[in-house]
Amino acid sequence: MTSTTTTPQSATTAVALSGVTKVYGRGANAVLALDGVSLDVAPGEFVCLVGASGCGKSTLLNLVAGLDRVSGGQITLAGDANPGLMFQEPALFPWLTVDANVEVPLKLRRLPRAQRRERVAELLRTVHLADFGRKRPHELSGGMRQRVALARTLALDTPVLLMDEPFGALDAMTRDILHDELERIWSERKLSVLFVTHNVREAARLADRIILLSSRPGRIIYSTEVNIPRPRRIDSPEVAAIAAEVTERLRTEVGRHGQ
Ligand SMILES: Nc1ncnc2c1ncn2[C@@H]1O[C@H](COP(=O)(O)OP(=O)(O)OP(=O)(O)O)[C@@H](O)[C@H]1O
Repeated sequence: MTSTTTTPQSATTAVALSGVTKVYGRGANAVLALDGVSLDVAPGEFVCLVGASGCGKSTLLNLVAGLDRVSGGQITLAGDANPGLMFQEPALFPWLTVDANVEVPLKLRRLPRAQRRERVAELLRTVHLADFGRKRPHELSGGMRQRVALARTLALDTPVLLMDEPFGALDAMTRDILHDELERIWSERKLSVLFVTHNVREAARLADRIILLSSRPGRIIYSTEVNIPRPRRIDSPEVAAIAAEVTERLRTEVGRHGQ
């Protein structure tokens, strides 16, 4: 077994996966979830990962996040920062205000109180929630809660964002607005993003590059650059054309496995 998440500096790669394999369980019950996945994410690149249900997308993200260990191969992150993680559920602390939720990573980083307040205000402005700091999560809409989760993730000051279906539970209009917001923040902060989605249109709307994983065990079977100028519209013909191409590949793959 080789290790995960070492930290050499590299100007050209923010996240590097080399021959990553993941096996859950042992013996007769062993499940090969990922098989020899190699992928480089460049600094400032937005990469979307798509694939059929159960192909190992979340597994891959969890491995990059350091939440689990690879069974083989290696994952390397440039610099020392831990990547920021966002899921479909915002996972906010319900008993804390919005301000206090965003403040959590700043407290963990032991920033002095005055600096924390300044940073929280700045982050809430960034996600357009400047007036909502004193609310509690249950007082907000689903889209607003995801904005708080994004602000909290940005508070880590990490250059790498890992997102697992972050907008999967939102209605189309809210998702559309959050795509614009995420694109703006990604571009302003020059983030490297690894974004998992079932939604190929979302992938074509957001990505510099789309990676398609095979059905289990997950292997990279297709990759395409998305060279559509930004900002993009999810309903544009260019986005639709890329989405159609990826959908066709996905359909072939799912058909091959009789799912
Ligand atoms: N802890 C675990 N123990 C055993 N098998 C697991 C475990 N976690 C995931 N798996 C299996 O590994 C495979 C990949 O799971 P994973 O959740 O990464 O897929 P996914 O592509 O994210 O799926 P979905 O799109 O449905 O969310 C699945 O077959 C899953 O059942």
